[in-house]
Amino acid sequence: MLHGTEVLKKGFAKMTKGGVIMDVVDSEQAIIAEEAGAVAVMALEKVPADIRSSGGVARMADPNKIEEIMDAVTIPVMAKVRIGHFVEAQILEALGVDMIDESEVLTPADERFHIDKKKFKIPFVCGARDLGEALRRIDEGAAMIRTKGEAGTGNIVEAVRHMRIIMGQIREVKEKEEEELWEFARKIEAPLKLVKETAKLGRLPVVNFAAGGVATPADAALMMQLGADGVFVGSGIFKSENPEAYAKAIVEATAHYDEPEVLLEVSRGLGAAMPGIEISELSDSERLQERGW
Ligand SMILES: O=C(CO)[C@H](O)[C@H](O)COP(=O)(O)O
Repeated sequence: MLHGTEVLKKGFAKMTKGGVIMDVVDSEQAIIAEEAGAVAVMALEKVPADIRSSGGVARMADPNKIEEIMDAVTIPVMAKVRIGHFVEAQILEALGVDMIDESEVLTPADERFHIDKKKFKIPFVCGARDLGEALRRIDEGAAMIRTKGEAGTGNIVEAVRHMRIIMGQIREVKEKEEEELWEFARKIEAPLKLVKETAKLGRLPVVNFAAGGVATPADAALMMQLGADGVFVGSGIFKSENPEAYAKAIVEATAHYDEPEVLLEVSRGLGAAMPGIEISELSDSERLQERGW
């Protein structure tokens, strides 16, 4: 099978199913993530909470930093590019990372176009807040979707909202007659072919992780019970009082998301979770989820 085919790109994403992908900024954090059982790490310059507090333009990380992380771990290494910044993506593909996140957490580079991901051999993951946005990204070649949530807030409410919207729309589409799908596709501004595929499968055609605001093992399990295929965690681990303990507990909670006895045990004595932010305290420009369309 040829490297870079759609089947392989989606297949790679599927292999992370049921797992936790952790944001890391250096090799030390990457090792903590690997030892805790993360299925992959996401290399970036700052975790979203620090991107928020430092302001300015957030860009792709220095390739040397990403390489340091790639050398430190045996699990897949992903890295982020700005929305629409296809040259950052070319650089990461040349570097040999395993997946690219075209992420609203970085400052968008293009106000109109996302990256044409079908031109790349490397798989991409993209954020979405509803089914239309998810299917538009898949149409552009995304091999994996994640809910946007509101990254760096430690507040799960937006991730829950986005997952409930997507799962609700999938249920809606499943119930529709074939001819009703035309209208529905127009309404959510998504390609009819992908709407039909979603209706037939009864799920998104690619793996759908939860992201943006997961701060505790209970948050991770909540997202899994709402239908996520896995979880991205950034700030929740490395802005907590005890990153090693949080990393392990969130991995356990994701794997045993429907076993309250296990969730009880892994939630004990972790120390303080990351400080959270109330969403209504954010101005429009601070709401990272508004980036992309
Ligand atoms: O940026 C990401 C995806 O592009 C992160 O993986 C995720 O959204 C992190 O959010 P948080 O810091 O709230 O865990």
